[in-house]
Amino acid sequence: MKTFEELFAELSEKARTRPAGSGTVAALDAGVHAIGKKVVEEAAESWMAAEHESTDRAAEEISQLLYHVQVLMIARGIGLDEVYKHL
Ligand SMILES: N=c1c2ncn([C@@H]3O[C@H](COP(=O)(O)OP(=O)(O)OP(=O)(O)O)[C@@H](O)[C@H]3O)c2ncn1[C@@H]1O[C@H](COP(=O)(O)O)[C@@H](O)[C@H]1O
Repeated sequence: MKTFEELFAELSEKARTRPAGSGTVAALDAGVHAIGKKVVEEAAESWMAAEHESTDRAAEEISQLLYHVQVLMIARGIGLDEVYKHL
């Protein structure tokens, strides 16, 4: 288990070191447009799971949405503080 901040640190490190086989590196290479499509896809799946599936399935879809949002942030060079200041 990991927190939102821990995942962001892990993904940032992957973006920096670019290890072979990393899905995050592949997503970053695909670019903001492709990442944005994944965000929309996972948002829709989160919505459907929240409305029609179990709590655990909804939580799983939401975790994937948060992952793709973090990848989008890293692709645009947006740090956690830049988002948090708007919360
Ligand atoms: N938390 C996640 C995570 N959540 C979602 N995903 C990706 O998002 C996809 C969403 O799943 P779907 O069920 O929508 O799968 P899909 O539509 O068949 O996926 P694609 O065919 O589009 O890849 C997964 O296949 C993963 O590629 C994630 N990929 C990685 N992580 C974590 O990110 C870290 C770095 O991962 P790597 O960069 O792969 O090393 C690790 O801690 C991972 O656990």
